[in-house]
Amino acid sequence: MSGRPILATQAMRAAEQAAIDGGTPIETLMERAGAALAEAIIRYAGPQPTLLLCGPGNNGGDGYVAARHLAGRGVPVRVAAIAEPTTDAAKAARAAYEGAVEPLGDSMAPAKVMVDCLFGTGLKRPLDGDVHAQLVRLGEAAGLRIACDLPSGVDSDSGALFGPVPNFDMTVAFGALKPAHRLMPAMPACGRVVLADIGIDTGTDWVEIGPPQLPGLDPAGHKYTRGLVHCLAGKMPGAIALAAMAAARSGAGYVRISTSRPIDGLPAAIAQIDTADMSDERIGCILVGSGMGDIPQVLTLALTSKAPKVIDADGIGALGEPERLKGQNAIITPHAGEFETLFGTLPGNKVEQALEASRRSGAVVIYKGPDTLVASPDGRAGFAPPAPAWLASAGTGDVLAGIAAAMVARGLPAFEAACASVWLHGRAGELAGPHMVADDLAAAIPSALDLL
Ligand SMILES: NC(=O)C1=CN([C@@H]2O[C@H](COP(=O)(O)OP(=O)(O)OC[C@H]3O[C@@H](n4cnc5c(N)ncnc54)[C@H](O)[C@@H]3O)[C@@H](O)[C@H]2O)[C@@H](O)CC1
Ligand SMILES: Nc1ncnc2c1ncn2[C@@H]1O[C@H](COP(=O)(O)OP(=O)(O)O)[C@@H](O)[C@H]1O
Ligand SMILES: [K+]
Repeated sequence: MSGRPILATQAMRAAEQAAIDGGTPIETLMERAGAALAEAIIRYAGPQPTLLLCGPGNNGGDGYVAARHLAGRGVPVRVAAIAEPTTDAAKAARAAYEGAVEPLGDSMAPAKVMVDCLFGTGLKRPLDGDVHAQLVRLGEAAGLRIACDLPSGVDSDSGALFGPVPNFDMTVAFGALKPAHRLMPAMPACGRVVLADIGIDTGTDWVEIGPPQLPGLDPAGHKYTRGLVHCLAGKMPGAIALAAMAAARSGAGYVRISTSRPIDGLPAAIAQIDTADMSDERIGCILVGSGMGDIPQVLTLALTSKAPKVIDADGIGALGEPERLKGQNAIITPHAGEFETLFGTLPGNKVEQALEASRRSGAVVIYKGPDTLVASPDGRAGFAPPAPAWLASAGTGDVLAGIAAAMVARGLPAFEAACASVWLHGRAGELAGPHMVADDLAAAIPSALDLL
């Protein structure tokens, strides 16, 4: 899977330790992090007066290194600290910075650029009231706000906020993104997230979903080899129509719908049939659940097929037990309500919940929302890059299910297909613009595919 790596705190510590054990001291990692932060600040903000707020840990240490580099390049820099450094690496970084370090307090004047190096992945409790007040005051007065690794006040693993956090324009992450960069409610506070390589080997179990690699066209192919998506209609034909249109626009060779009554307004290319042969070996993917309503027999019929499946909406609610998905080679696409209906209240943060749901069901889970996650039973996770909030409108979930079904029918394995669909859905949303409806979203999929 392509995409920027994402590491939770424990995994980040392990990766950092492996680098240290491999002969790269923490001071070198900090030097690279601080230098990368300074470079990002100069590129983004230019040589404007800059105020760095430094905390006691290694996040603060990165700040002292950045201050030294900025000063060395002629940027007017001030540094304010909330406490003396406590780690050896941060102490060394503080000692190597030759400028003044003022205490952070009410008398500290703001600057055009504020850089928050108070806390990073080590924060596990709310900021002190006064420290928080200064961060907010100086942040509001600054023209640009830049966070070192994470905005201070964010829980790195869950994306929870310990208190209100200023909205940053940019966050410079070191080694890997952290889950909070891509989880609500922290995600919008991070602004643009820039990743600095500091020479740590991060692995790729968890990634920010990047542009997918889709199979090329077979010059000798025909409509069935390009992928047959078989949709099962239910009570609300509009929903399955949206899903079918999305599947067709996503490059499936053939899309057909089993429906007992004709559905108006569908493109002529989508076949409507009043039979449903689930043993047809040409089926590349079955799509069930979108607009199914309270006809659980439709789901039961789908589950008799050996073909891979995308199960959406009412189909998820009708499953009853996650274990029914074992051996089904399924992708399920729950929003938070559907997720809870099927799995109950699972412990942990959204990533832990999605991974547990995937393990229990054996299905690839697309846990939707403003911070959509894709979880695989083998522990892989894909985090959606930011998607436009105007996707929150009726029918956009049906479109996502249709894209996912087409990706499966085109031959991608379930996890890759799910990640590809989330990426394409977000880009199609951006291209369709803020006044789109779900039909426009489906129509924008070819333009999203053209980005690849
Ligand atoms: N992971 C890596 O490989 C690297 C990490 N670096 C930086 O190191 C950061 C993590 O450093 P640390 O583990 O020192 O953690 P932090 O700098 O985030 O926090 C430091 C210490 O502050 C204390 N603390 C936590 N919450 C507090 C609160 N509310 N009020 C007062 N004190 C509090 C804790 O005891 C913690 O040990 C990363 O975010 C990154 O910026 C870089 O130096 C380079 C290498
Ligand atoms: N605030 C938001 N920002 C970005 N994407 C969102 C937001 N809210 C919802 N979405 C996306 O829109 C889609 C909504 O799907 P769903 O809740 O199933 O709606 P429907 O059933 O009406 O299609 C999902 O893909 C979800 O990730
Ligand atoms: K920070």
